[in-house]
Amino acid sequence: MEKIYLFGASGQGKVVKQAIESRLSEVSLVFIDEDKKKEGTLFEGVPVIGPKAWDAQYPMIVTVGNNLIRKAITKRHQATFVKAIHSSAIIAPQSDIGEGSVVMAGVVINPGSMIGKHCIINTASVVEHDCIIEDYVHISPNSTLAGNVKVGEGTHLGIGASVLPNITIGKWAIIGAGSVVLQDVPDHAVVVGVPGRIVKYKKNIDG
Ligand SMILES: CC(=O)SCCNC(=O)CCNC(=O)[C@H](O)C(C)(C)COP(=O)(O)OP(=O)(O)OC[C@H]1O[C@@H](n2cnc3c(N)ncnc32)[C@H](O)[C@@H]1OP(=O)(O)O
Repeated sequence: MEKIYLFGASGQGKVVKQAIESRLSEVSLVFIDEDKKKEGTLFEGVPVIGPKAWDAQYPMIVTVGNNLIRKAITKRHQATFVKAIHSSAIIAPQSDIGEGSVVMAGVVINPGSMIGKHCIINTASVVEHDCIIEDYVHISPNSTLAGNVKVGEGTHLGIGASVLPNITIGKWAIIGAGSVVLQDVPDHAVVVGVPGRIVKYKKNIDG
């Protein structure tokens, strides 16, 4: 039976579990968590082990919602990372999804779009044609990227955000929930509202 480690016994973990189980009925899942209180317990009916107890011969997905923390965990582990795609997602064959990325229920990814590594393409979001999404990006539920949008590494689009065609969003930026992006967004900017305006820049520019 196929075995997959899910690093992060939390909300993100349970949604990724559901995505995997929508495709594989015969799969053995094990959560890894750094919280010692969770070690040895069951989460969603799945055993939780500590970060030192995993066996590197089996693949892993990092199921942590925070983009910076997810990146740090992937860098700390010499694992084979796999992707998880919910069976209800519609993925164009002429698109690409990188290792460790997860695609939740009801997502549409259209032709020519490239999704990087360890991204979260969350419930019912739409990535239109020819978009480029770099590593560690989170596209939250119900967000929509129009055609030919670029999103830089580590950027988070909040729930229900919309991005007009041909826009470039920089690295480690945040687009607030419900915002509409009409103009290019620089690295580390926090953009909110309709139309989207920069309200500040993130201090933690690492990543
Ligand atoms: C399955 C899941 O749960 S996926 C997770 C999805 N998560 C999200 O969608 C969260 C998205 N986060 C947001 O929208 C946040 O409000 C952020 C990140 C944009 C801003 O958060 P903070 O950095 O804490 O900033 P803060 O709350 O101080 O807001 C700054 C200003 O922007 C305004 N603002 C914040 N968010 C928004 C928004 N989404 N739309 C419009 N204005 C907003 C605030 O009212 C505030 O205005 P003020 O200075 O006039 O009072």
